Order: sequence, then structure tokens, then C-alpha cells
Amino acid sequence: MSIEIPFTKMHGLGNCYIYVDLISQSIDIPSYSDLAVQAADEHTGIGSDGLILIVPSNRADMMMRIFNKDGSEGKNCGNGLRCVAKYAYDHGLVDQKSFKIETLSGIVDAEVHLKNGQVDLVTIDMGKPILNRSSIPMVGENDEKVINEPIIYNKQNFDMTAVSMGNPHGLFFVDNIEKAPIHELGSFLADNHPTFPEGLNVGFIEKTADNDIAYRVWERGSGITQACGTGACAAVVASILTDRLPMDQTITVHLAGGDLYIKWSQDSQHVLMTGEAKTICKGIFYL
Ligand SMILES: N[C@H](CCC[C@H](N)C(=O)O)C(=O)O
Repeated sequence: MSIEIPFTKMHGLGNCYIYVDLISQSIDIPSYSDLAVQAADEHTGIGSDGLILIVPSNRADMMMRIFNKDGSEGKNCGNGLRCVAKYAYDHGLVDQKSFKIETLSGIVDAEVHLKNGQVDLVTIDMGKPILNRSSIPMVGENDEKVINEPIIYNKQNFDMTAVSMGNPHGLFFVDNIEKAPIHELGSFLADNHPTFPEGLNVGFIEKTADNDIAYRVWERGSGITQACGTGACAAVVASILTDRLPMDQTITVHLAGGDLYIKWSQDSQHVLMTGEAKTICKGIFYL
């Protein structure tokens, strides 16, 4: 007997997930990881970059749990947080435009911005980036920041800067984003490299103007996606750490699926991310 699972498919700049609301409904799902793999399959499932569950929290208005396409559980998801915020407002899970969402890496502040009464853009305060090596986590001697550290691939050195937004990101600066070695370095580093015990989201950055960067990503557990919200935040932090961008300025991050607006605040040290969140469709998934 199959289990009927009502879902909403949403995306943030093309980074799409299957959202299951476990606040408004109670469903006995044997394995969230297995559901993520089955639902994400574009041939035998719905097709997505993974699964996001909206579950009760006793520390915030709700909790977001995110599972990648391979069933691994992520600790944060920027595009997912914006979509959870839109879903929560649209479905009356909250009665304010500002509220709190718990993730496995902490609690964030969310604010939805309305246009003609509908959620248009969403701002998430992503908190402080985590920069010391052991907290990325990344294997190595010192527990300092990881800035322009050479990664050897195919006998070549690639300088990497590491930033955690609650999930691990390795960032590489390139002169031409369209020629970035995404497949080579992404598949080499993302899911089972000994230097990164929890895997790595692998991002590439090209500075395109004073307060603009282009960013592409190979995500841990999902491969190349159209956008990565935590990755875009990490890309702005890495660009500031390497003196390519200024703090306290709103940076436009051009991703394959569209633009995010991100600022790393000097005073609070928090990273603020603003961008779209869209509903694609609703349905019933038969597990
Ligand atoms: N693959 C990521 C989770 C999804 C992050 C990304 N989709 C975002 O919008 O931040 C990880 O395992 O850390």
C-alpha cells in the first residue's frame, strides 16, 4: 500500500526542491533520505535538487530540514529558506512578515516582502560565516582561516578559500566563469575527498564589476545546480576576505538561474541574502 504525500514544488533561481509540510499534516514517512532520492528522480519521481521538510520547532516558528538529491542531509539551504518563508506566509503558518526558521546549523530571521499583496522577494539573515578550518570542516594543521590554500588536482594547483554558512563551501576565483572547471573540481572534491570529512559545496567566482560577481556551483549531494544560496553568501565572504569586494555593500551575485543580493555587515558580521522564491506546482507523491 503506497503512502500519499501532498507536496509543493518550489524554486529559488532554479534551485528546486520538493517541499513537504509536516506542520499542517502528519504523514508517517519511513525514511526522509529515501523519499528525497525517489522524489528527486526526474524519470521515476517528480524531479528536483532534493527534498525540504517543514517541521514543527520549539525554538523557532518552524524548522527546515533539507535533503540533497543523493539522500544526504544538508545543514543549511539559502534558496530553501526563502521558499520555506514564502510557503509559511502563503499557507498561514505565520501571521507576521518577519519570523524565525530553525535549521540544523542554527536559527535565522526571515522577512517576506510583498508586492500587490503577494510575496515578491524574501530576505534571510544568514548569520555569521564560519571561517576556521576545523569548523568548515577541513583537515589540516592550523585552525586558522583557509584563504587561497592550494588544492592539487591533476598535478595543478587551484587556490581555494573555504567558508561555512552552516554548510561547507570551497571557493575558487576564475577569470572566465564560463570556462570554470566545475565538473573536474566539483566531482573531485564534493562528496568523498579525505580533506573534507563532511563533503564540500564547490563554487567558482568571477568578479564582473565593482559590486558584482558571477558564481557557479557543484553542490555536495546534488551536483551542478542553477543556484546555491548559501554558496552565493560564501562567495561574497570569500571575495571580501581576498580583497575583491568591500564589506557593507550590497553585492549582486549572478547565478545561472538569476541574481541574489547579498551584504556582509561590518557591525553585526551577519550575511544578509535577498532574492526570489517561487511556487511551481502542488501534487500528491505516491511513495
Ligand atoms: N548541497 C548543500 C545543501 C543545499 C544548499 C543550496 N541548495 C543552497 O541554496 O544553499 C549541502 O549539502 O550543504
